Amino acid sequence: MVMMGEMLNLGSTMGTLMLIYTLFKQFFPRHLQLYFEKYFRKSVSFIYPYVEITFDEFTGEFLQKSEAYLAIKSYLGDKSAASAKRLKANVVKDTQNVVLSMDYNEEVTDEFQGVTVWWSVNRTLPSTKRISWFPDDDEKRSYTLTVHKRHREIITQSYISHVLKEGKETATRNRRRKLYSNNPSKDWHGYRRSKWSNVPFEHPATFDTLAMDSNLKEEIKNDLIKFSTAKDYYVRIGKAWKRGYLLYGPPGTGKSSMIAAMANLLDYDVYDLELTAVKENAELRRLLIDTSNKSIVVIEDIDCSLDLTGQREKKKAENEGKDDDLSDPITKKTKEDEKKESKVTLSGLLNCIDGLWSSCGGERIIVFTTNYVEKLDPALIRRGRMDKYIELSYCCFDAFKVFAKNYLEIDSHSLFGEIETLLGDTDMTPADVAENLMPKSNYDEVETCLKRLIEAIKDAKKKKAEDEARLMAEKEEKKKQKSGEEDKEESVKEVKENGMALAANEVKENGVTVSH
Ligand SMILES: Nc1ncnc2c1ncn2[C@@H]1O[C@H](COP(=O)(O)OP(=O)(O)OP(=O)(O)O)[C@@H](O)[C@H]1O
Ligand SMILES: [Mg+2]
Repeated sequence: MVMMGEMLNLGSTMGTLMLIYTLFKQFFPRHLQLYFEKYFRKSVSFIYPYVEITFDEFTGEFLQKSEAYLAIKSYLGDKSAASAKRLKANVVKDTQNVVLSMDYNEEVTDEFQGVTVWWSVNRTLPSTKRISWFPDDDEKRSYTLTVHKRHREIITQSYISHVLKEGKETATRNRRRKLYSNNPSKDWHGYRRSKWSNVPFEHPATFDTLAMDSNLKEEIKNDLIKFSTAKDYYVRIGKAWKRGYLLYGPPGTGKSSMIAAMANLLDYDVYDLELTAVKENAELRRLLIDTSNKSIVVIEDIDCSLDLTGQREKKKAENEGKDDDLSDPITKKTKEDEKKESKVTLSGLLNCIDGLWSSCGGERIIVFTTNYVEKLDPALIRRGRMDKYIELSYCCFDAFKVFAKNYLEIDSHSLFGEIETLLGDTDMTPADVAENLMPKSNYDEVETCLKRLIEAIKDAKKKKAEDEARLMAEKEEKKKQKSGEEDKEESVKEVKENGMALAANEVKENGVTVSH
C-alpha cells in the first residue's frame, strides 16, 4: 500500500511534468524540439522508473473485442472484490452468481512472485458530444498495468500470460451463454461497432429431448465431443479448429432444435447469422471475425437466404425483364432497392468459410440448415467444407419412444405396436407427433394421447393416399388431353397435305408453272 501511495505521488508529479513539457515545447524552434523531447524523456524515466502497458478493449483492423481485455477484466474482478472501493456488479447464471468488476478510475494492486503491479481501468470519452441512442458508443476503454522497470522481464514473460490464463478460466466459469443476431450494417456506428446484438441463450432442447434415431444421435454427440476436445489434433494436422455441419430435412423435423441441443451439449454461444441483412462479402467477413471462440455460427435456410443456388440464379435470370415495367418509377425504385439489399455471393461465403475466418480463432462450428438439400450448389456442400451431413427426417419409432418418455413418462404401452406399424409407412414430422402427444387438458390420460396420435397418423395416411390418387388422376387427364391434341394436330396436318396435293394437281392440269 505504501508503494501504491508512492506511485500515485509519482503519477501526479508526472502530470505536472507533462504540463511543463507541453508549455515549454512551444518556445523551442521546430528543429530543436526533437532534442528537447529526447532529453525530457530521459530525465522523466529517471524520476519515474515505471513502465506502463495498456490493453485496449478493441484491437485490430476490424476493431474486434480484444480477448486479452476480457480476460483481464475477469481476472481483476476477483482481485478488485477484495480491495477496490468502487465496483460494478453483474448478475449471471440464473441470478445465482454476482460477478464484480472494477469501476472506472479505480486501481488495484496485485502480487506475482514477490513483484507488485498496479492495474487501473480507464475510459476516454469522445471530445465532441453527439446525440445518439447509444450514449456509450464512442467511449474507449482500456486497462493499464504499471510496474517498476526493473521487473519488466518477469512481467512480460510470465505475469501477463498468468493473468490471461486465469482470467479466461474465470470467464468460462462465470459465463452466461448468449444468442447473438447480426445488426444491419447501417447500425454499426461508433467506436464499439456493435455488429451483433445478444440475449441470454436459454433454449431448453438437449440431446435427451431430441427425438430421432438413437444410433444417429449417439454418433452426432460423439462427433461433437471429439471436436471440442481435439485442439491438439487440429494443431498437429495443421487445420483450423473448426467444423461444418449441414442439417437438412423437411420443416418440423428438429433442425433448429438440434442446433440448440449442440450448443447446450458443448456450452457454446450461438450466432444466428441472417444473411439477407448482410450487404456484401466484406461485411460478412467482419461479422464472422467478430464471433468468439466456443461458438456455433448458424445460417438457417441457406437455400432461401441468398442467390446461393444454381436454380435461384437461373430463375432470376428467367424472370428478369419479363414482367417489369422499368419505365414505371415505383417498379424501378423497388428493383434498385432489391439489388442494393444484399450482395453476398456464394463465392464470398465460401471464401469466408475457407479463408480469413478459418485462420482467426478456433473452436468454432458452422451449421447450415436447409429443407431442400438438392437445391444447394455443390460447391457449398463439397467434402472438406461441410464435414458432416445430417439428415433429419420423418418420425421413426425410435424417435416416437423419446417423445413418449418425455411427454407421457412411459417406456411401453399396448398401443406401441400399432403406432410402430403406422409410423413405418406414414410420413409424419416429429413436430406433428409432439403436438398430438401433448396432453390437451389436465384430465388427458396417456391412452387418450396415444389414441389421438393413432388417429392423426391414420388421417395423415388417408390424406396421403387421397393426394396420391388425385395426382395420378390429374396426370392421366393431362396425358389424355395431350394425346387428344396430338390426334387433332395429326388430322389437321393430313387434311392440309391432302388439300395441297389436290391444288398441285389442279395447277398441273391447268398448265400453270410457278417459279420461286
Ligand atoms: N426431432 C425432434 N425432437 C424433438 N422435438 C422436435 C423434433 N422435431 C421437431 N420438434 C418439435 O417441433 C418444433 C419445431 O421443430 P424445429 O423448429 O426444430 O424444426 P425445423 O426442422 O427447424 O423446422 P424448419 O425447417 O421449419 O425450420 C420444436 O419446437 C420441437 O418442439
Ligand atoms: Mg428451423
